[in-house]
Amino acid sequence: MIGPILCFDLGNTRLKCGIMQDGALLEERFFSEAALLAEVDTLLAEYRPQAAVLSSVIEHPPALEALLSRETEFIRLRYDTPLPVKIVYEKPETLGVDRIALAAGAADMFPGSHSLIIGAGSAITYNFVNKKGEFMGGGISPGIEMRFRALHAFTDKLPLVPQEAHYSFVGYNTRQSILSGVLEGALAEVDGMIGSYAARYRNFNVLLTGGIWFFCFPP
Ligand SMILES: Nc1ncnc2c1ncn2[C@@H]1O[C@H](COP(=O)(O)OP(=O)(O)O)[C@@H](O)[C@H]1O
Ligand SMILES: CC(C)(COP(=O)(O)O)[C@@H](O)C(=O)NCCC(=O)O
Repeated sequence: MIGPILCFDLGNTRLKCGIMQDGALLEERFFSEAALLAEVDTLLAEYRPQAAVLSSVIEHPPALEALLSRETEFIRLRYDTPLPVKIVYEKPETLGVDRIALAAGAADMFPGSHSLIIGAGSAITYNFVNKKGEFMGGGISPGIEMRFRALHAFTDKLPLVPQEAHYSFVGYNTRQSILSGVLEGALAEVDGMIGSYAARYRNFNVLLTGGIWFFCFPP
């Protein structure tokens, strides 16, 4: 039996950790920015994990790595960490490690086939691993929250609209138009991107992940 492994994913919106046991996800925890170290300390005391892996695309406190190194077999995910994918991006060291984690997961789950992994978080990333196990790159576009905020930030008249599952497809006022434009627009983008990959590659897996719940439960 392999003891618990903590898999940290520090993204631009949410700080989170999957607690893995024997290859299965036991639990997911979220942390606050202000009390990250204290909350991780509590998690370590609770699970006494054998190992911890950190994927971070933010400027996290260096004390976090010191804490994890002291208490666990610690791996900070990097572009040169041994993984089941070969990175063929122009400058692998500039690639988001969260994207590397997605590519490595897909290559492990589906060896020998092409995979498009869509990471729907602060940004929406498109990540393509070919059947030779090469992570080629993909695309980065604004996430849903970013789109709502951008409309407000870069105009004089548009309000900041909170996300909502129920809206009119044909927006009949400003708020409804923003909801429809952002949400239906993002859905159409994802559909269109999958179609564009399909026009170039045959037979690939599509994996969708990330915090944007709307993609899993569209109206
Ligand atoms: N409870 C929530 N708190 C914050 N964001 C949420 C929540 N539920 C859904 N979201 C959506 O998920 C996105 C964050 O997804 P996540 O994959 O955690 O991003 P990241 O890895 O970039 O931090 C937000 O931008 C928002 O659109
Ligand atoms: C594209 C990202 C901002 C996505 O971050 P997230 O939405 O997961 O917070 C992150 O993967 C990143 O900082 N990438 C570096 C640039 C690149 O991947 O080429």
